[in-house]
Amino acid sequence: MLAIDKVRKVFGDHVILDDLSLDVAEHEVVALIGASGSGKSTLLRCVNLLTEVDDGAIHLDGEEITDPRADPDLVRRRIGLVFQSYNLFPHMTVLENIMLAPVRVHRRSSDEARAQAMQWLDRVGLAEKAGAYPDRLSGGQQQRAAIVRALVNSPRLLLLDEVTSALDPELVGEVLTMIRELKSDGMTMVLATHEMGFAKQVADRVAFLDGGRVLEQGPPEQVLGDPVEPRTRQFLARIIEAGRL
Ligand SMILES: Nc1ncnc2c1ncn2[C@@H]1O[C@H](COP(=O)(O)OP(=O)(O)OP(=O)(O)O)[C@@H](O)[C@H]1O
Repeated sequence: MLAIDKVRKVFGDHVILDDLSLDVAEHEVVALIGASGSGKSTLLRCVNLLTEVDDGAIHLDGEEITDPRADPDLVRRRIGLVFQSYNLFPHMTVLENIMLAPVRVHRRSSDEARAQAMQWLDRVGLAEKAGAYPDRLSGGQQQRAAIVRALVNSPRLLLLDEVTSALDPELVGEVLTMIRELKSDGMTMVLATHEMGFAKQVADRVAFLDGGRVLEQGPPEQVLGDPVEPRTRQFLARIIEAGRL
């Protein structure tokens, strides 16, 4: 469904993505792990066309989205991206935040967008927060609202960049639960994470990024429990040392 083919991204003298290839099947959840600076966010930004690739191609449902003729707005409608910090507009209520893109960008009627937003908010237990401003919500609630904002565009693919990193540990669970529910709905997701527990719990496959490439990939229990590559072992040893596995 998503095919990343030999994507290259260079910032200055630094090759961040070095002919990186990765395929993601429909309904699959892939976790990207790797050291800080290994290019996880850059890769997600390339898929969402926020960062232009220098070489290589990315296909979604067989269509090349990195083709310069592809309309980025149309592509982003099919690919939702949620960042570490929730990026809800502080001067808008939760409902207004969620309705913004459907009404302004996708020209849906307010009634339709409101109904759909409320359906999602209800589903994730945030219906009573619809009229609240983001600063009245906990971090976990804000992050769930940010995910709903991506979901109302009915994306084919959801990209999650460190969505639990900014949260207090006791709030991580509610976001994890929501992501698990999306997975059981069949949502295809690619997520970048430093939390190996998170990767283990939700991912069908874990891909370890190193040196601008996917060095090793496979089921979480294999990559996280019994990695083949010495560099993956090294990375995991550091994570264990830091108490994050
Ligand atoms: N716009 C940019 N201009 C220059 N360098 C950049 C830019 N964006 C990212 N980089 C560099 O690219 C490298 C990869 O960054 P990236 O954020 O993709 O890594 P990451 O694996 O997501 O890291 P982290 O786990 O810390 O979030 C870093 O060295 C970063 O400084």
